[in-house]
Amino acid sequence: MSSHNAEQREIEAEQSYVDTVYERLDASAKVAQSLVVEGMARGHVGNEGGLVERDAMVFQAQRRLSALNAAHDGLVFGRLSMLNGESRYIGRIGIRDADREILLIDWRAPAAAIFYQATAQEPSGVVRRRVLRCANDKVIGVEDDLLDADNAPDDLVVIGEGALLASLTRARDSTMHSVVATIQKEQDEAIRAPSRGATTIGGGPGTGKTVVALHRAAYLLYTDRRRFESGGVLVVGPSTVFMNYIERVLPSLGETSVTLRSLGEVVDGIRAARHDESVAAAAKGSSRMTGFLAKAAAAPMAGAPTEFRYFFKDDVLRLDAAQLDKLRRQLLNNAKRNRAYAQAPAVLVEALWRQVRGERALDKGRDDFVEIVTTDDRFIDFVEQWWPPVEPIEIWRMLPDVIDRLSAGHGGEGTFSRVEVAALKASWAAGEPSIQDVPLVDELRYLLGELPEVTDDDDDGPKQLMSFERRERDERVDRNRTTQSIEDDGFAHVLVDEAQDLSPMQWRMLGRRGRHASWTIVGDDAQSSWPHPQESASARKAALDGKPEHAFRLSTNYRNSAEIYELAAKVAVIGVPDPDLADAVRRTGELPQHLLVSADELVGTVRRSAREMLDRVDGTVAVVAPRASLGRLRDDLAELTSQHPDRLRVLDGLDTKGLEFDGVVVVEPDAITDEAAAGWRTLYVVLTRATQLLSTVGTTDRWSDRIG
Ligand SMILES: Nc1ncnc2c1ncn2[C@@H]1O[C@H](COP(=O)(O)OP(=O)(O)OP(=O)(O)O)[C@@H](O)[C@H]1O
Repeated sequence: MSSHNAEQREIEAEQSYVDTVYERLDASAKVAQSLVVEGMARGHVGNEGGLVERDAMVFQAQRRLSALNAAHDGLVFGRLSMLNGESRYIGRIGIRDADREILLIDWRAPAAAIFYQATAQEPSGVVRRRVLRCANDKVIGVEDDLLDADNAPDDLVVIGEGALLASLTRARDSTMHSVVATIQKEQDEAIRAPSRGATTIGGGPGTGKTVVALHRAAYLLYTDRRRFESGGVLVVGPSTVFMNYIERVLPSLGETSVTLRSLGEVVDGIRAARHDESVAAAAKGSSRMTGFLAKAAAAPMAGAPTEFRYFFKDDVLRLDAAQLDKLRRQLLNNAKRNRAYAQAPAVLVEALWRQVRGERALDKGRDDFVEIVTTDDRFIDFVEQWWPPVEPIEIWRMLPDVIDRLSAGHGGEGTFSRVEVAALKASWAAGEPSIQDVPLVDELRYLLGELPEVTDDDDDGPKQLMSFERRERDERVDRNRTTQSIEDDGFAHVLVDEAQDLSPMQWRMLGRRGRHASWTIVGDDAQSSWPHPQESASARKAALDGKPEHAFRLSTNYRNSAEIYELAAKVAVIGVPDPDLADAVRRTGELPQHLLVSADELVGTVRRSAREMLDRVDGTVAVVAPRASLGRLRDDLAELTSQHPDRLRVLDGLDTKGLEFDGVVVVEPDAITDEAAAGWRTLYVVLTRATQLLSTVGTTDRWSDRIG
């Protein structure tokens, strides 16, 4: 019998089992669907209790239905043939037959763990591990690992060269896929690590840190659904491009209840996508910002009144600038600015009452005085102007003035150097927050405290001063899962990817969202673009607040060909003294190409290289350029990009973090290394994005001389 025939027979046998599983899946989906319909029908009759019950029923049934639908594609992917003759099928979700016998084991269940853990050295009762390659519900191939040759029955068929290799050589498209069928042992250990404290996942580029962390999120939801679903899981990554790239992995594992945010979107209501240039970015990330922002949060608003006169009887009660300033400090000593909002009228009235003397005071008592003043529109208007509830973004907009005021007293230099002040002011001139501004807005939010609540049944006193816009905003925020409650910081799990890049201010922002959470922290120091790792390490420690850490390291680079990674590793050692280098095991015979050209030839050569790559690979291609020349290059390549909208991207180095492409053209590597203090590490990131083909095109080649 030829091996082709043998494989066909195995495929047919597996197909018949897979068909049985799909029949049960369809039957379960029908039941869930009819529960939804029945629940909806109940809504037409009945009382409030009935409606609550209906909602719960419809919610559960709909959730089940979407989990069943999400699991449909490639539902069954693994089979273990055990020493005792038993077979266990592993899939995206667990399925039982009509008699409640197990047909399919959820990959996260303890019984599935050996699918990932068994090795030839330690087969753990597994004779053969089989991966079923499926296109939707059709089995199109099988790939086997024989783990216990000594005890294998004579008639056991073993097919294929290994599922992992087959999966690694597939063309890349624009989104990351789950690797549930081919998770490796060291990866599985990190996925199934207990949820206590902080689990760190380290390792070089392409070792699967991201994909493993996402599978871990799905695993945690499976093992303790109540805790993680009600508390929430927050996944934070470097950029919107990256979040788009990973967003399908969790739904394909049947998990949709996870909050995905890029670093520019962690604070509700802001969607920042722009990076600052390196001096401003470093200043905004530094913990020196905390003192500066505290001063900004306490500063009077621009245009706030500096005097209040109140005509009482035939006298004028007056609060001058110095008195108002004293009252302001008194209020801020007792509470955060927005919380002090409720006390501001009382403090002002008290100061005024102290000026009421003699007969006027006797004639009307203190209570009457308070009543008269606090219901007087002139007083209410004054309070509104003097102590308005403040949105963090309003203070953020004042930062250029505040920094001017603070640095003026220091001959132009204070917390920040003259160069930093200039860079900060230039960055704020853009008008909208950058990614690096988002933690500053969050810090201000924390310093200011929550805005006073508006309730419908109480429109007296200071609450009536709430603006219509604010009410609208509050209602909008309430409809979404917010990430910014100051007091309870409610996430049950926080997963941070590319954590090596987090600035101290970003750690503070995330720390607030995970005070009581368990954490998964993914990173590789050699890929860091943050210039001051020591300062970040202390902020990280403060964010984790003594939580125990468990470290996992992944060692195999599944992304790059060995030829590409050998080049990249030489760049890594210039970026950091002792990089965590991974083992790239896949050889393709394709060496990276280096083209040295004149300035006139640059764009034409880049275009030609990108076009050639698009012809040679089936999947995606990236052209990566220094930030300064990105806009121009995007224009120059606009026609080519429009011909391949799904396959070609033009990006800067920072935006390639976490992504991968079949081919990468790196433009002006020397300019990338020169662009920031962490330039060599950025170049390392860029070179390690390519799975198959890599070219560099530059008008200089100092970098290449340096790596020798
Ligand atoms: N067990 C596996 N089976 C199949 N593919 C895998 C496996 N592990 C990782 N990969 C693939 O390797 C590639 C790199 O994975 P991933 O992006 O998670 O690595 P990373 O360590 O986060 O990389 P980087 O640090 O460079 O961002 C992805 O295409 C991923 O699907």
